[in-house]
Amino acid sequence: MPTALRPVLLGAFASSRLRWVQTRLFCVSTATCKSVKYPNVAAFLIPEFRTSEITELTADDLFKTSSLSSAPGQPLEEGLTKLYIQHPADFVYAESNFYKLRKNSRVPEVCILGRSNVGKSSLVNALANRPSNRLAYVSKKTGKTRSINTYGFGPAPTIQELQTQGSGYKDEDIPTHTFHLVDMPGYGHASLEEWGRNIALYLNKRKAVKGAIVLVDAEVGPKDSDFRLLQLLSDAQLKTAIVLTKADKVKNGLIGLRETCAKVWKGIHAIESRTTEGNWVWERDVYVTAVGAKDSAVVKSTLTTARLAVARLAGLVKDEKPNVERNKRWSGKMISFDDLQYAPSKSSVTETNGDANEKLTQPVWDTPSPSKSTPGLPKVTSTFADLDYATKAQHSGRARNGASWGSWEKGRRAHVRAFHSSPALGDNQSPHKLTAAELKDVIDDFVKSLKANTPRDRVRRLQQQRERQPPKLFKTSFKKLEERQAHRLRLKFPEQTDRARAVFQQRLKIEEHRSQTTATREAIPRSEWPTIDDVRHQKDSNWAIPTSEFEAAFTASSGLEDSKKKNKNITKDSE
Ligand SMILES: Nc1nc2c(ncn2[C@@H]2O[C@H](COP(=O)(O)OP(=O)(O)OP(=O)(O)O)[C@@H](O)[C@H]2O)c(=O)[nH]1
Ligand SMILES: [Mg+2]
Repeated sequence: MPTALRPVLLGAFASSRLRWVQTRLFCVSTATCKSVKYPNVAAFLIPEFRTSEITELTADDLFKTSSLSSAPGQPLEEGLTKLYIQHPADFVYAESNFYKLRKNSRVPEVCILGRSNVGKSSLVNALANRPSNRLAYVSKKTGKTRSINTYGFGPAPTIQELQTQGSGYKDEDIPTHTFHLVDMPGYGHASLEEWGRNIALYLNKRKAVKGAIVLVDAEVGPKDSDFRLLQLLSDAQLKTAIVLTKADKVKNGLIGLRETCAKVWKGIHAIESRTTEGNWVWERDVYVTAVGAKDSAVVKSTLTTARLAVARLAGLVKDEKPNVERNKRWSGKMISFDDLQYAPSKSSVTETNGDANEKLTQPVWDTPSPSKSTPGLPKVTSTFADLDYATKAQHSGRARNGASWGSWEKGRRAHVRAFHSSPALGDNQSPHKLTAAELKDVIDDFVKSLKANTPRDRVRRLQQQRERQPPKLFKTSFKKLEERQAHRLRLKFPEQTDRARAVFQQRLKIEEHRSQTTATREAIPRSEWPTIDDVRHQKDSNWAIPTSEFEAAFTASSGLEDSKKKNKNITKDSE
């Protein structure tokens, strides 16, 4: 039977609210807790601490050996409920431009990232225990969230706590919440390039951000863009937790979830082994949520673990999980992490061990490192190795001035880490600074990888193009103008009666004359315009207003004159 870590929350509430959150909400790991009340508990443990043979692992085992217990009624759930629900969460502000975000050096921020429509905003609502759209807007259509939306959770620090923190609030708002949850626009379908740029800037430059939650659709599985984001997070040395969403929609249930989970592990491990110096902290538990599930017990239990993940990232949970060495508990044959990460589900055992040239769905991220690959497991041609940053950098001329890639890479990470250093949030070491151009390269790489080339994006690009080169002003030819006027008049005076036809003819004549005079006027330079006297005495025909002439014509043809005359005669007779 595999062993696993099972944290149990031991906590009681103190009077000082913020201190309560920071000091009383803590986990103590123990391997003795064996009862699992809810088998559909929502977290998988990265199988580092496993002792069983890989072929013995079943999906059920994975759930049973989850490191988190989420049985309702436990202090863990109570503590988290108080933090998330008792003090109702609030919308704080939204901003689409990174550079316009409010200053914040005190309140820890945790951002929610993921492809569009993966369920980021739904998770915000669910964590706050609000119905859909009550806090964050949710939609079936992709690309609903279009700005960086900040939500405040937990109670505000007390006045005493603020006083102890000293000055430093001159330029920023006094904290109103324990931590901020930041809902980001999604990348991928219907996303915009500038969103990617803002996200990359946020992850690299924002001092208050303490962790990131990456949501992956459990039904669809991780995509290349997800791994690119994880790469970015690893470069930024930002604490990361993975949450598989929409678990209720996974067709083959636990087995499907387990497979998705294994894909995520593989990808993260590939990133970790290649590009970090072991400083990237990511939660070994892959959290699972199913906010759309019909069974409220499932929703509740999955949310508890998600709440814990967020609180951990925000630095509110004092995690006292012992640092168990890899495979320490294993008494028999040593199994490397790579063996375990390839641990096939029962259904896929034969597939995985069969064809050595089998194509994996995520070739770039699935590639096992050559030093650790195991016989019998698929050997994938290392496309990622060919594509790694060192090679790319040589091609793109990044490794310049004779500096080796290693030192560049080291410097880059050190610099990225330096972005997080702040007096309030710790870590002041910045041994090497990345130049603005190098940082731009890193961000550009990420933005390009987002493939933000959706139809909406194309429309936007066209709009921008139009703005840059405005179309020539619309100038209608006089012929067209006449035609349009004629049409308008025809509509106004349908030729049903003689009188209407006559009116129409006259009006048309007037309009024609007007348009001609306007044309002539426009052709004459201002300096040569006639004086008011010329106009008054109709010296210049172009400027004359021939109303009398038209009136005469109009009355004659319309028969009005006749009727007027008749009327006059009648009145004369009667007199
Ligand atoms: N069945 C099920 N549906 C879910 C779950 N989470 C989210 N959804 C649905 O997925 C759709 C998208 O949810 P959103 O929360 O708007 O997704 P988003 O990631 O914020 O999307 P963007 O803002 O466009 O990036 C909505 O119709 C949700 O109801 C889940 O766990 N289960
Ligand atoms: Mg959203």
